[in-house]
Amino acid sequence: MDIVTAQEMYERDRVAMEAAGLDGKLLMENAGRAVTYDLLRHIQKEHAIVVLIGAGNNGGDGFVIARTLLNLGYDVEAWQVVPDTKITGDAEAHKKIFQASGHPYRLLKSSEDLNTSLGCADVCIDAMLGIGVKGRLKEPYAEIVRLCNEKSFVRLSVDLPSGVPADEGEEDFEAFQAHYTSIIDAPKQSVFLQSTRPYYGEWSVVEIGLPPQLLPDHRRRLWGAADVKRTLPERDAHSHKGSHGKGLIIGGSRLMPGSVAMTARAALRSGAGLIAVSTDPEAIPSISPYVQEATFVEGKDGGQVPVLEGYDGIAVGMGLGRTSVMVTVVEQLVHEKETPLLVDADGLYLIKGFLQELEKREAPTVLTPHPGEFAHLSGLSIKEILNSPFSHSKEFAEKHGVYLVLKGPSTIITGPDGEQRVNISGNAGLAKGGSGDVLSGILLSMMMQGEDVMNALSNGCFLHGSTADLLVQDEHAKIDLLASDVIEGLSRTFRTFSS
Ligand SMILES: NC(=O)C1=CN([C@@H]2O[C@H](COP(=O)(O)OP(=O)(O)OC[C@H]3O[C@@H](n4cnc5c(N)ncnc54)[C@H](OP(=O)(O)O)[C@@H]3O)[C@@H](O)[C@H]2O)[C@H](O)CC1
Ligand SMILES: [K+]
Repeated sequence: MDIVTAQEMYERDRVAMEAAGLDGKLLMENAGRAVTYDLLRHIQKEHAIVVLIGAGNNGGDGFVIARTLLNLGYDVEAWQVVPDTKITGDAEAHKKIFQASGHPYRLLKSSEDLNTSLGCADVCIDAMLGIGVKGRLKEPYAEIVRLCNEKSFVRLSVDLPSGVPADEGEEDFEAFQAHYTSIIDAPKQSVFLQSTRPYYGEWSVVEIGLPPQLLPDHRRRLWGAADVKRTLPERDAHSHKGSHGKGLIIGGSRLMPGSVAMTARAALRSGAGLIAVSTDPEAIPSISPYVQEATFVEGKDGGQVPVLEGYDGIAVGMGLGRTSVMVTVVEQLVHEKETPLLVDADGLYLIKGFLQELEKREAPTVLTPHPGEFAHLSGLSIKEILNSPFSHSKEFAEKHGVYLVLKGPSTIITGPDGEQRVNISGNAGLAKGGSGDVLSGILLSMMMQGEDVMNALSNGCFLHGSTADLLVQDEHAKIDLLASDVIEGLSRTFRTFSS
């Protein structure tokens, strides 16, 4: 499913109108009806419903929604919150159809009248502003939004909660706090940002009849279960352990043996053929019982720098520490140009000095930072990253020729050519030590088994998150879920996805 900016959404509309001959009024009818039937899941026949209608096409959708609900026999009060002169174009056409259907609307004169009406409502449908909002809400919207957010009714938004910007990068806003948002055609960037995401409440996307073949591809997609089913490589019945990749994991130290152990176990549980671990010899006795299937490699000349040749993929960084000898290891890895490399945790701190050289690597380089680590790598502040994760990820990945997995509740995976995928599977139970180590193991394993790195990373992120989701559905609570539970839960997820 595509993720769009406001501009890209207008472009999709334009293509539908110009190249496919879909009339704007028809699109509005489709949108309004699709949203109505979607919202009905949250509405009961005995509910008193208020529909708030704004000045633009979002308001036009509101007239369609109010008409459809009234036609179906629901108890609806339609409030136009701007003067008649503000309702123009397709919205005005739908206002006329609304009136021709014999339905009355109320015009906002004072906020007291509206407030009385809101006081009797069970459900409030916000069709005031959508992707056309610019800057902070002006009156009367700001006051209406404040009134609505104080009420105890069910708040449902059309396309976007009014006031929420569609695009990343906007910090200063005030918005309708929806319990549920019915998104038209494609999720906007703001669905995935820390600051705007909470305003949407739960959400889903309705289809309105845009012609898929003609729509421009902005190469920014939400990666879902259907994508995983479509792209997860099948295991050949005649394969042997060498067919699924021989991986090396470099990490762990005397005081941090657990992380590399979890990465190795997660890689093996995700189908890697062979896993070797390079770690502090003192850590081996505590790691080996946990991953009996792994082997251990010694450093060259008894040192800590392992032989790097002969692997299908290498992961480095988890529990590694930041000592000078590890700088040497990371430097050698950067120069080991032909082996796919995944860098996490301490490895991300150590690789900062070699960023300029990553572009020269021939095999894929994957960096998996959380926003704090990405701030260190990029020199940006965490706030800047959280405000504009799409553009900052893209700029960094293109500049350094790397795959960037920016981890968070919405994980953004960016390729060196700027393509982006978003994963939203997973839950707060994953916000714990060890989750990143497990993800690294899954990603390493996926990279060694599939040819397309973007698919491997997207599938790995999805499987990691959905395993956590499955586990909190029945066996665990978010509070007690451990990273190691996720490793053991992978079997169930793989059974679901490999038919
Ligand atoms: N295919 C589709 O996606 C379809 C989407 N539809 C719906 O249309 C909206 C987008 O419609 P648009 O008219 O472009 O924009 P809005 O309805 O969001 O808002 C425009 C009005 O908002 C006013 N505005 C802008 N910023 C503010 C602000 N900060 N405070 C108050 N008012 C603001 C603006 O007024 P100006 O005087 O500033 O110009 C406009 O009046 C999309 O979201 C969907 O819901 C269609 O149904 C067709 C299919
Ligand atoms: K809205």
